[in-house]
Amino acid sequence: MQADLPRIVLASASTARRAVLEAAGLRFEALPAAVDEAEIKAAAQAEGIPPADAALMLADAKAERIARRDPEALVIGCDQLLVCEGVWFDKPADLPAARAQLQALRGRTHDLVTAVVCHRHGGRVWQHVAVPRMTMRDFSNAFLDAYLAAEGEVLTRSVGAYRLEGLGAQLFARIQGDQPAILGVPLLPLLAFLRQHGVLAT
Ligand SMILES: Nc1nc2c(ncn2[C@@H]2O[C@H](COP(=O)(O)OP(=O)(O)OP(=O)(O)O)[C@@H](O)[C@H]2O)c(=O)[nH]1
Repeated sequence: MQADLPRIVLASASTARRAVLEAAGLRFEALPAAVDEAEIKAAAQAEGIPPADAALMLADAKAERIARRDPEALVIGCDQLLVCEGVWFDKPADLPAARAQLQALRGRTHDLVTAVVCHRHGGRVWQHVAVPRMTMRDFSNAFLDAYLAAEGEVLTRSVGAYRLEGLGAQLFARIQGDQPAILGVPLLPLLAFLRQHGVLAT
C-alpha cells in the first residue's frame, strides 16, 4: 500500500460490518464510537425526522466522534434502523425481547434503513443510504423457539433480532436488496467511493 494513502477507520463495534469490509479486502482499523444512539433516535422521532435522515445523523455522530482524533484519517460511520409499518425497532435487550420482536415482524414486511457516511478533514465527504426490504414468513412459535435456541444471545446484536447469513434465511419469504446492506454496510457504493477517493485500486 502506498505510504500517502489515508488511514481508514470504521467507527463501529459491529462484528458483522467489520466482517463484510474485511471479506471485501479493505484494510482498516475498527474503533467503537461512544455515541448515545438511543438519545439521538428518540430526538429524531420526536421531531418527525424521516428514518433515512435519522440514520444519517447517527452515522455522522459515530464518524465525527472518531474523526476528531485524526482529521487525516478516512472515517466510515454506519447506522441501520428497522422500520415496520411506521414503527422503529431497535436491537433487542435480551432473548425474550428478541422473541417478542420476531413475533411482531413475522408475516410482515420491514425496511432496513441503512446509512453509511465517510468523514475526513473535519467533515462529511460522502454519504449513501440503502433500504433493503425484508418480507418475513409467518413462521410458527415452534420454529421461532428453535431459531432462538440455535442462535442465542448473538441475536441481541442485530437490529432485526436475526442473522440473515445463516439459519435466519429461513425466516424470510422475500428479500429485496443486497446482503451486505442487510448486514449493515452498503458495500458496493462504499467501495466505489473509496476508489474515486484514491483509497482503493481502480
Ligand atoms: N450478523 C448480522 N447482523 C445484522 C443483520 N442485520 C442487521 N445486523 C446488525 O444490526 C446492527 C444494526 O445496529 P446499529 O446501531 O446500526 O449498529 P451497532 O451494532 O450498534 O454498531 P455500531 O456501528 O457501533 O453502531 C449492526 O451491527 C448490523 O450489522 C444480519 O442479518 N446479520
